[in-house]
Amino acid sequence: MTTSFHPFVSWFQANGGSLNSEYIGLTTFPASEGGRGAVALRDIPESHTLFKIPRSLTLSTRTSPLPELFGGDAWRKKAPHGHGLDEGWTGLILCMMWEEANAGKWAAYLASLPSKFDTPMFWNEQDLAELKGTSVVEKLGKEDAERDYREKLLPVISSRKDLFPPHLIPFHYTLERYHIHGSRILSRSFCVEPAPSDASDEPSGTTQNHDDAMDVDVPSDSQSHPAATRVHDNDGDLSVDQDDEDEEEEDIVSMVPMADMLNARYGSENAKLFYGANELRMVTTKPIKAGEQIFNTYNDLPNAELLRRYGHVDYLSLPASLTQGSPNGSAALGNPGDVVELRADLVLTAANDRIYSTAAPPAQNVSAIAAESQRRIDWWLEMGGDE
Ligand SMILES: C[S@@+](CC[C@H](N)C(=O)[O-])C[C@H]1O[C@@H](n2cnc3c(N)ncnc32)[C@H](O)[C@@H]1O
Repeated sequence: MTTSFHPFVSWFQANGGSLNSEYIGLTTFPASEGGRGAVALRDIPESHTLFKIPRSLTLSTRTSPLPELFGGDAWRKKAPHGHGLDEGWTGLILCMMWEEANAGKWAAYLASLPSKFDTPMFWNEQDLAELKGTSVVEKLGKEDAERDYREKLLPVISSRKDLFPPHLIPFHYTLERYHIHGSRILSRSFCVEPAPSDASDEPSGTTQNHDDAMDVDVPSDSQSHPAATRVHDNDGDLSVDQDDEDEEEEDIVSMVPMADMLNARYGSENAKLFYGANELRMVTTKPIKAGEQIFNTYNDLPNAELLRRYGHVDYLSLPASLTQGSPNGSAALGNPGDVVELRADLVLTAANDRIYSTAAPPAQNVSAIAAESQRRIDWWLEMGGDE
């Protein structure tokens, strides 16, 4: 392990984290392989625990002391009774800012995280123009984030000078820091399920052979920054009870030190995060050879999503089944998980244009056709299609 990791690893271990350093080392790979990441120091069998993170070491609005210091009701309740900081990411961003400003429990961890990002959120207009026609630009959410900063965060910090002293605001509570913490959440957070009351901290024998494909939350455009990688229970289940109205039982977006050191590449996952009652564990899902990179999964996202959330793309040799007819033949490179996204309204417009290409619809039918088109778009959105 290079010396640059020492402050973080010492902090991790001093706060109850445990790292199996005979088997796993932190290192820096070439940028094309993810930069900082984890390597197997010896052959590792499947179902081997690489490190453990106490739940108390994850950073969320549930573990940070700030919400209670601020006043739980004022933090949680929606305006006009409170600031609604349990919705979206503003509350967690504020906790991260406060931790840094106060040299709190997580300060050493936060200091180890990147402050520069290659994600399109930080691109200039000219570079963003290169993405014209893709869904990336419209999903950036930069304006929403800046509105949340102005309308949610600034009123909170100006209402409590005891917690947010004015002389610290230009250093720790700026819009720039807001974007940096938001990008850290976007590229590194996990959606952690609450502690299961009946779960033991021993991973069961069924922590392997997970065939569920979905490991990353579908972004919710109502949030400034969409969520986060999911943590699996010991059976690899992702069962989230959407009807559960008990707020305390909802999954919570959390920063998970050490787990967020793992890179990912399409089809290369060999470790995954599991939870027990008191701790989270990174467990191998395949045997790993000494010298190989230890990869978590970002759910084999298409390149547009990888770029938007993480600032990189997968550029791999494509299987023959995907390269037939391609001018480069078997040498073609890309991301096997790529998808083509078509806007629902575009599809409907094209279908209507085709239907009425020869004869315009009778005038009295135009509004009925528009209403039917809208009904179909609404149905698509209800079925979970992206807006
Ligand atoms: C969860 S962090 C992983 C640790 C990170 N490499 C670091 O230096 O802190 C996710 C970030 O790692 C980088 N990354 C992960 N997998 C990558 C890959 N296959 N190729 C290039 N960069 C990758 C991206 O910058 C991404 O935003």
